[in-house]
Amino acid sequence: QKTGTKIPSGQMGFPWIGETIGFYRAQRKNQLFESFFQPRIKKHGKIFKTKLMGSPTVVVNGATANKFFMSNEFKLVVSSWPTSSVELMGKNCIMEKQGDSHRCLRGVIASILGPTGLQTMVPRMCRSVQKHLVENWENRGEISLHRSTKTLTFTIVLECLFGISVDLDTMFGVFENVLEGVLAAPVNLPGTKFSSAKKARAKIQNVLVDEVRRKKEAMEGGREEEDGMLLSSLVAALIRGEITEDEVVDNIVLLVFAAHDTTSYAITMMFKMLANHPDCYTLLLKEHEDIAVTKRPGEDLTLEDVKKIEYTWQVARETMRLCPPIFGSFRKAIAEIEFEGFTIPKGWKVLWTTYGTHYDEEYFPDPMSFNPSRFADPVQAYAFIPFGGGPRLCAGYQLAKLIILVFTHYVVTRYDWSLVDPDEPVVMDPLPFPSKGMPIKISPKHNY
Ligand code: HEM
Repeated sequence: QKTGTKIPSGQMGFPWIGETIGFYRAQRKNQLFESFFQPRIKKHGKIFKTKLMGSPTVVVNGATANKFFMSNEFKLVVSSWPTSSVELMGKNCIMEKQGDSHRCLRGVIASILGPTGLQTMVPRMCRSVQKHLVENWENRGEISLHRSTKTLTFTIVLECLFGISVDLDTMFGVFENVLEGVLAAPVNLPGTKFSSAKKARAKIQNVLVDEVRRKKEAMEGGREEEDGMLLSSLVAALIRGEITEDEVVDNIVLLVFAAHDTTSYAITMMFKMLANHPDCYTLLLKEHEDIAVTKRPGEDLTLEDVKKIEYTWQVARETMRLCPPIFGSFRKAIAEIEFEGFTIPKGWKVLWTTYGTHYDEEYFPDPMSFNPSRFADPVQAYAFIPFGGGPRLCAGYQLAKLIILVFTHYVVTRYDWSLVDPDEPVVMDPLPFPSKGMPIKISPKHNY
């Protein structure tokens, strides 16, 4: 291709709408790849132009494009979220930050989500998971796995990561209300998803502002100090004048949002895959039983134990390859971009997609088959991107891994389980989820 070549485009449709309706329709049915991306990739190649929500958008697929656009964040592109997400998460959250202020916030978050922070989090997380199972699984014959993993992730993020105790029964519902409006049309009229999300956001704001001010006073008065929890690190940065109170509050909301539907979906789909691939389940179970026999009754897992859980992480990665919790993410070109002979004008949107690379046999032979051991060997950089890449690589990647592995350990060593409806469809609104909440039958193991 010569420099400046026009990017191949599909039907551009009506001036504003473009292909938005087809995109949303495919998304709702969880068929973004089959009905939207794949036919266009077949027709135009890995890079093509479309028009979504009023913006000319270049969809890019493949490891080379992923590397180029993800690593050129802040230089050629910046992340670009819908108005409703920005209003509900808050203008001060990390996904809206660029350059130095992004680096500063990322540093505070990474200090707790890095290896040392996670080491101290393992026992707390083990206790949270076990408490959750006792309270929600014991003496029940059937539970919703999706609901269970959602409430658990919510509790872990607030209690184990931030060190904030909340009344789960009221706060979970309020956060869910906010999340429902995050990708809805930003219409603030009574009865719309966006307007009830805004009300819920105001309630959360009040609770969190009180919590942050109480913490700040206690730390300034010497009654409390940094305790390895993210709230105290953020408040310490607030006291040092590095970040503002709004930045603390907006980033608590953002982290709950970022962790919530993603991690719960990954776990839920992993169990579905295991139910459909009993050979993989046998291998996975053995891995956890081998660890369980080395533990005294009631002894928590350590980070060293978690590091031995390798096969389960292969299963989780293969699940996220086939069923990525996030289908991709939008960027905006902040300069005219030349890429592989194409010119992308400044101001256009760029959309990288997980499917377009995960389902490509160039990177994953026989791409539609479930084969966890393909992750026993290293994978080409930027070919496996459920967590994104570059400066915006998911900041909670290691935490998500820990939640998935610890939860799986306690469930498979303590319960026999089976899917109630193996054919339950997955739908998207706006993120994917099992349409019936994935009910599973459960019974405690005899030796537990
Ligand atoms: C399986 C679970 C998860 C998946 C698949 C996932 C996926 C992603 C992806 C794809 C991005 C990049 C978005 C972009 O490039 O625009 C991202 C960013 C982010 N994620 Fe996650 N995530 C998960 C869990 C978590 C958890 C548990 C947390 C923390 C509690 C978290 C915190 C974040 C944050 C803060 C960012 C923004 C990073 C930045 O802009 O610098 N995520 N995540």
